[in-house]
Amino acid sequence: MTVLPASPRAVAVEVLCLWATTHNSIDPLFQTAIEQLPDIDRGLVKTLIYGVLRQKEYLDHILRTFAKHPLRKMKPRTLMTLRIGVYQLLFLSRIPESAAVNATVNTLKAASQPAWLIGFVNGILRAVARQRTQLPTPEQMTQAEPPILNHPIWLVDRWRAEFGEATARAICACNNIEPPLTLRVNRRQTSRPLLKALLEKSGIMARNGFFSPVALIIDTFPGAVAALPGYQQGHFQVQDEAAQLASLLTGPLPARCRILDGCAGLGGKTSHLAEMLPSDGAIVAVEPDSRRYRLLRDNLRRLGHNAQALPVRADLRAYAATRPQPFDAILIDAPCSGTGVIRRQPDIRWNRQPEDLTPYQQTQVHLLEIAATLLKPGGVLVYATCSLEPEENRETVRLFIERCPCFALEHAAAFLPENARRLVNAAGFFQPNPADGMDGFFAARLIHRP
Ligand SMILES: C[S@@+](CC[C@H](N)C(=O)[O-])C[C@H]1O[C@@H](n2cnc3c(N)ncnc32)[C@H](O)[C@@H]1O
Repeated sequence: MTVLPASPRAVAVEVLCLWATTHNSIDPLFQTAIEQLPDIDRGLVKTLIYGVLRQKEYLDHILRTFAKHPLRKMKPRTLMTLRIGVYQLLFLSRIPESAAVNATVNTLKAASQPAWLIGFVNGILRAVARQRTQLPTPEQMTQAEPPILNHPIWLVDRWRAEFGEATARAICACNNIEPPLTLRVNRRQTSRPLLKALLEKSGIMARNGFFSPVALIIDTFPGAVAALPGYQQGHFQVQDEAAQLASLLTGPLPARCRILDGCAGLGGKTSHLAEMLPSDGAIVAVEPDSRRYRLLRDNLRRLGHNAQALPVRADLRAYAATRPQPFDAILIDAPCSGTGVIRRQPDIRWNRQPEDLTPYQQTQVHLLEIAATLLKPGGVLVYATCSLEPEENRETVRLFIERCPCFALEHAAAFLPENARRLVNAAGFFQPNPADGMDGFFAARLIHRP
């Protein structure tokens, strides 16, 4: 196993090189890499990695005007070092120019790169630094022909077709800036005003979310979430407003109800549903991935839901084979392309391909069909994704109803708070996109009609 060097810029270069060669998800690569770093350096590593992924096309456009050598012929280390250097010069005004250039060039020295290469990178970064006030801004480049939107063209074209030119551009613009940190207040432990006051006591300013009545938004917080006041005590869960609203489509939950979260992940929605349960209700949360299952268990414990929530490590098919008692409501928050959460996971735009959508759709329909066998007659089935793609959303629902015609769509608006009703479209789907100020999401409420 490679031993990663300790300077934050060198770690950022290594992680981006690993990403460029594997196209694995950036978050686990980043989390593993920072294990060896002191807390103080972690924020900068994240800013550099995520920033470069959010501005990759723009940075490359700038680099092309300075480098005679074609970018596509550069080794990943050279290109990533240049991108990280230019990102600091053009986006991080708090970093002095000399530090941005020298510390970045030093990563090449530490990696024993040849002197000519170090000189080449140094020369480009110094030239960018000298001319930076005359360079076109990212905003100006969005008006260029063709525009630089920092997304692959196939994805932008899909959004143009689905949402129109203006919204497609607005989605790209939102995906290119760092999103706020959004918390869901755990009302079993505290309240929104109390948590807000607790955060403010530590100098952390939070504002109420507009759409979800339990959302608190922290616009800038570079530190670790686990260090926030109230985290260890289970006063909140990190969760975007869109995801908070999606869980509400399962409600209202009747007395003695049994709920199933069929794709529980880390338990963001399981814990919300557990909070919504009546005192005699219960929820089973199924998750096959061992790392996620461990975090799911930890989260349920931290948030105080142990008595009512049962985590099960299994995939949904294996769990269904155990013939559990039927459920009153089931949530299938399915694996998907994740094109709605690109602002939080910027690598997704570069990692996905159009041909990925059909396999996701097949899995989604399959999971819904299994869920249908586990539901009580008259029960509620909520289907959700964090995708913006129709194949994974309305098309999945259409295919499912075609195969299971005893299910019917219920309009989502009646189950959402007043402020969020405008996020429901004419068909009755809850479907916000990043231009609405939250993650892109999709949720449908389906009723079993025996
Ligand atoms: C979108 S994530 C769920 C996020 C979660 N509901 C939350 O709010 O934090 C989808 C999850 O489905 C899980 N998954 C994938 N295939 C599955 C299957 N066959 N059965 C059950 N879960 C599955 C994945 O491991 C992943 O954690």
